[in-house]
Amino acid sequence: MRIRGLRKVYGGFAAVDGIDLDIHHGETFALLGPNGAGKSTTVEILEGYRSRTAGEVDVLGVDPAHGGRDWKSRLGIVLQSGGETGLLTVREVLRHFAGLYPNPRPVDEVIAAVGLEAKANTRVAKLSGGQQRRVDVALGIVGRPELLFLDEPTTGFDPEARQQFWELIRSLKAEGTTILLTTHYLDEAAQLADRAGVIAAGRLLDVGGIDEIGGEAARVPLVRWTDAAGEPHEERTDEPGLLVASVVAELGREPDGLEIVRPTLEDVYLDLVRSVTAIDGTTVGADDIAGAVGSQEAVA
Ligand SMILES: Nc1ncnc2c1ncn2[C@@H]1O[C@H](COP(=O)(O)OP(=O)(O)OP(=O)(O)O)[C@@H](O)[C@H]1O
Repeated sequence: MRIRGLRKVYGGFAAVDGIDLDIHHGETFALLGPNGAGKSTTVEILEGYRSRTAGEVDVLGVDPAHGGRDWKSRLGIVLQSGGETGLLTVREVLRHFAGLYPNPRPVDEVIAAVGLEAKANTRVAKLSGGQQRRVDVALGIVGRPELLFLDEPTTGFDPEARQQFWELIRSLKAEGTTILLTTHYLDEAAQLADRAGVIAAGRLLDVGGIDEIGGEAARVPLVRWTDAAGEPHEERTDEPGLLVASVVAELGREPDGLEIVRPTLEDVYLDLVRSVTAIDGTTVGADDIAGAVGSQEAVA
């Protein structure tokens, strides 16, 4: 998937403001960003559901603005607000959708993969919110997609369902499926994605490997301890062991309140996004972002 200079303007407002991005075949890519950043707009353009104002987009070798039925059958889409309701049962709705694809997965296999065996004969409208979301996921994968779009797929899932979903995504990835995931759960992105992009105010702030994004400096461990006088200290260091050893030597005993904290993807993400977010919580303009983050890392 290749995106160059993508823009989407609503009225005078640029929701997507010049995005360049490549997503490689077979990778799982997480698109991260605060509410209103432009994630869904970008994803919907890639899915062919939304027109773009400017830029070039290539998805599985096709411009989504002109993607026909064959192209669509190669995609799997889990929209942000699916909510497949109505009078059909889980198995019936999946059978119906499976019939629209040339090479669908067996319906019962899909039902098992999303953990809905016990509800296969229940009407979708009678399922809980989290169970309906699992139906959305099932509908996204029943066509055996080459490219799967997951827009906040696990919203409303209980912790066990989320773990089960992660296993499902790993197995799809192992089969070679390319996956574009948007999520507000940073642990989910860290668990599943090979690479991530952070977007705010329609611009990509950073793109990189899930263990690299934000740069090395953002991942330096933080050591916290309390000294003999009861004063709290914290220091960032690449050599936390040596720092702890020197603190122990100085105190002559185990330090109180000792902690070594390694920044998580969530910490790194929050640092990135806060650097371009105004104090009142509104995201600043695109020109300010360009100044704040400097040059973006190019992706292959
Ligand atoms: N049809 C529309 N008309 C006008 N503005 C829109 C339209 N759709 C989206 N927007 C605006 O574009 C911006 C980006 O919205 P988008 O839904 O892409 O954000 P998002 O990153 O997916 O947010 P969230 O995390 O809340 O889902 C928002 O400011 C939104 O209000």
